[in-house]
Amino acid sequence: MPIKIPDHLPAKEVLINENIFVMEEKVAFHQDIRPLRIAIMNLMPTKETTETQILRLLSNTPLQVEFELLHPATHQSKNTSKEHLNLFYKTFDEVADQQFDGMIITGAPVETMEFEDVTYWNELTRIMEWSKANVTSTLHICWASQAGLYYHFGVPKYPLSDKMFGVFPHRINKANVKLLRGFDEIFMVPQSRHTEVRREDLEGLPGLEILSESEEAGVYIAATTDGRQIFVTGHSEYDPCTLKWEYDRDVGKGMDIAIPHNYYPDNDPAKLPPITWRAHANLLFSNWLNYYVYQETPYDLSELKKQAELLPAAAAQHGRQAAVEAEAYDWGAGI
Ligand SMILES: CC(=O)SCCNC(=O)CCNC(=O)[C@H](O)C(C)(C)COP(=O)(O)OP(=O)(O)OC[C@H]1O[C@@H](n2cnc3c(N)ncnc32)[C@H](O)[C@@H]1OP(=O)(O)O
Ligand SMILES: N[C@@H](CCO)C(=O)O
Repeated sequence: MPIKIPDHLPAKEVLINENIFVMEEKVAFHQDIRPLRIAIMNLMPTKETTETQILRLLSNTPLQVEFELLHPATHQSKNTSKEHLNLFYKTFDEVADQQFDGMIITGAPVETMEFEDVTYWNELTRIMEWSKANVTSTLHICWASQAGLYYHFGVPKYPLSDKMFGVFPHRINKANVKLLRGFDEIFMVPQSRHTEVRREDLEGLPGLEILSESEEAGVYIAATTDGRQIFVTGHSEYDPCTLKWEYDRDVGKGMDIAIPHNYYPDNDPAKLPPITWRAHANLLFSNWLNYYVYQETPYDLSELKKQAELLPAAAAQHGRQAAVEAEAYDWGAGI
């Protein structure tokens, strides 16, 4: 939450320079409040575990959050029961005429397939296209970050010779980014994937920046400069023992899998792993909810669609300058 500071107090300048969120009294006065609406497109086979992990992180905020769980209609789920889906989930078509303040698209164990071979790929591309006009900010996690970068920017993914598996030190690439407010210079993040996106494919893409990386694990967070799309390659939401569960599963299958890096005390799978990433996981989700969703989203969500409609119309009527002006359209002070 922002700190409200009188408009001319000297501390204001100092805190703004430190990337502390300061809200002027006159803006605070105009802020109306309502619960945030977040859609969660859950692509994981282990849906119940993922629901718990994500809701835990979304609940660490003073904001009221209402969520809608979504599953792909074009995929027959093997690992989650029909009863669970019928009771708690909707499909995209059931909410396509609504707008959301935020959306999370989860990872999925399909990273070694071509995107187009994934059963729900066409549906997912419809959702990603729809999100541009109907969601204030979309957070793509792990495989979804690769899918989003591929769909929105044509960025390819590459197979890794060894699974990127463990808890790795990461760094901030750019000063004063709201998503990384309060982060330490070095922080730990779980990674668990067989593929990667590469910095050289992201660099120079207009409107996209790399916000955080790891020497060992590569790109961690990229985002559009307007914050509407955020791509996170790691799994800050993982529970303390998720990597252990994945490791034991793969050992059980007889796979040639290395022990997760920086995870078990003394690198001994018989010892219980300590959690070293929870604080930054909480910070990432609360920063996203606050600065990219709550402070940016219009009080009246139908404004989102109007804004999207305005952009191409302005461009056609008045040329490029009008489109730039439309892009700078004041969405109000958020809710
Ligand atoms: C890179 C990332 O994003 S990491 C996030 C992904 N991580 C995880 O899912 C970890 C947990 N998952 C697992 O451990 C395993 O997938 C298990 C144990 C649940 C099941 O594994 P298996 O029995 O070997 O494979 P199975 O044939 O059941 O398929 C597993 C899942 O792969 C996905 N999948 C496989 N083929 C396809 C396909 N062509 N299109 C879309 N999804 C597919 C599905 O999600 C499927 O599960 P679901 O039908 O319940 O949604
Ligand atoms: N985190 C995933 C990677 C596979 O996509 C797993 O180990 O199941």
